[in-house]
Amino acid sequence: MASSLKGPTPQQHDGSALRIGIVHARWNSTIIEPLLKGTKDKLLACGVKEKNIVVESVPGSWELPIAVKSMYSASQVQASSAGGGSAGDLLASSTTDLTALSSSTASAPFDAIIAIGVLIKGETMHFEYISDAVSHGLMRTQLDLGIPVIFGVLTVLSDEQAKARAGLLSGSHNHGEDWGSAAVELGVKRGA
Ligand SMILES: O=c1[nH]c(NC[C@H](O)[C@H](O)[C@H](O)CO)c([N+](=O)[O-])c(=O)[nH]1
Repeated sequence: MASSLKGPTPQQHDGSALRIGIVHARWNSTIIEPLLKGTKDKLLACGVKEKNIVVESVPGSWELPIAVKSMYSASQVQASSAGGGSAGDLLASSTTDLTALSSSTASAPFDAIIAIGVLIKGETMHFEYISDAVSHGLMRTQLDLGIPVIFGVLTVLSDEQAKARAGLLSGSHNHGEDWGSAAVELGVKRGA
């Protein structure tokens, strides 16, 4: 595939002090999995520690905005409670948080959260409605919460387009790498 004019000019940032959350949908998992791997590999390559990458999943992209907000809230509750408390304490205090059930989430605040989903156009308008709602929902979530939420949602018109953007076709680029880089850059700049 010819090199594209698209894509951000790369920058180098040290992610060693960052804590990054990833929320991914489970729809179209054959595309989600390589995107998730590309994202995590890039985070690790930028110095983010494995223990500081927290991954949660939801059924589909529609659930991404609320899951990002819950992941953020769960970590804030844990970080602000004296002594840290336990996941059980967190469960008692905020059982409405989707991610309160995951002890791996209940810890220090996140510097950025990456939302990963794959929406593929079908024969109905479902694709349009979910794509529009999720993109606006994720933008509103990051502005409301004041935390970078990286838009890792593919909105494609065919399986081939999805495979190409997951790096599954010869010479294609895995967009998860861009999302990992963006999370590190925004996380570092946010804390600067
Ligand atoms: O992540 C996706 N969710 C999809 N639907 C499920 C949706 O995100 C919700 O999980 C569901 O509506 C329940 O709220 C998709 N389609 O319907 O085509 C899709 O392509 N991708």
